[in-house]
Amino acid sequence: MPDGAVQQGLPVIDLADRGGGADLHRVAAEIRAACTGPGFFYIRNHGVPEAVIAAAVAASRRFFLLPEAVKVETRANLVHRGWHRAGGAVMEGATKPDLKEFFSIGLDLPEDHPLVLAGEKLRGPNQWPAAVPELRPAMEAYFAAIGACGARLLRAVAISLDLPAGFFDPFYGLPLQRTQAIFYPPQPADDTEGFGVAPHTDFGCITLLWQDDSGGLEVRERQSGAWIPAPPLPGTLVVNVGDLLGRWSNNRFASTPHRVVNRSGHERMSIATFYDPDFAAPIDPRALGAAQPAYEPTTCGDHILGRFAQAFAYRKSA
Ligand SMILES: O=C(O)CCC(=O)C(=O)O
Ligand SMILES: [Fe+2]
Repeated sequence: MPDGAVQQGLPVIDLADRGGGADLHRVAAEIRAACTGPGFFYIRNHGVPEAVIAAAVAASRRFFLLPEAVKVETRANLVHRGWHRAGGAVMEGATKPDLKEFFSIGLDLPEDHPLVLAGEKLRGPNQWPAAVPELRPAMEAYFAAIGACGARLLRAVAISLDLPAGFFDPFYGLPLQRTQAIFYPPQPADDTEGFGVAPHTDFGCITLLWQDDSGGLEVRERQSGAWIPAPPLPGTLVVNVGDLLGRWSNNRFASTPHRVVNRSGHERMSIATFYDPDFAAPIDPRALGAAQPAYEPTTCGDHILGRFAQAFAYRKSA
């Protein structure tokens, strides 16, 4: 498919850098069109090796197929790391919890790291199951590769917002990147109320998603309100704008509701990465040039914690 080609209304952006810097500006222009349009796009030549993806998917699948009694040994802790059982997440406005379960990792900071000692929320080490020893190296490799892709993407996003390419770099020293392998059970065809993930917008800055070949991701079209499929395209990742970037950019870019309904008849897997800045990163639309900010300044961490408190049962019972 040629550069800028459109798949089901969602553009496919080629990140290949053929040198000379011109590609960065082409990519930025395509990102601007996508983020002021549907809010979702595909990227190809994203730099995450297929072998890294395959290993992360295989290891996390092995984990999800373990008995609950084993998985619960790494149940999600207060820094959001570990296994989140099905039923633990309710999207805003949804009547039922999501059908998905997921395994979440973040930046691996040891217990004696200054930020952990200082009690910064969502900071700490990852949790790993002894039963699947390959999960750690596989997910760590994926986390690093997808984080590098996120950093590269944000250079183009910065230009697309009329900012210097390196604008976001200082805010990503110790990113609140969350990478979660997600497992969706098949849904019966007559289930009209259940969702793998109910309609929602993502909480963070920018999301990078790998999905298997099951299909089931749907994106709300801004103009018509219709749900359009974002089908799997081999060799691509799906990228979308989250609420934090909407807020930071003073709505120049806006998050788009999306949902997952797994009607494939078999399990579905994906790996979502919320590529978010440092906990303390100031989110102030004025810093991105807004003359009349629609939002009060906040921090990335406070914004994310606010959304977590609404969505996740494990935080309510804590
Ligand atoms: O699994 C997917 O395709 C999408 C997941 C998603 O929207 C999310 O985790 O926020
Ligand atoms: Fe999402």
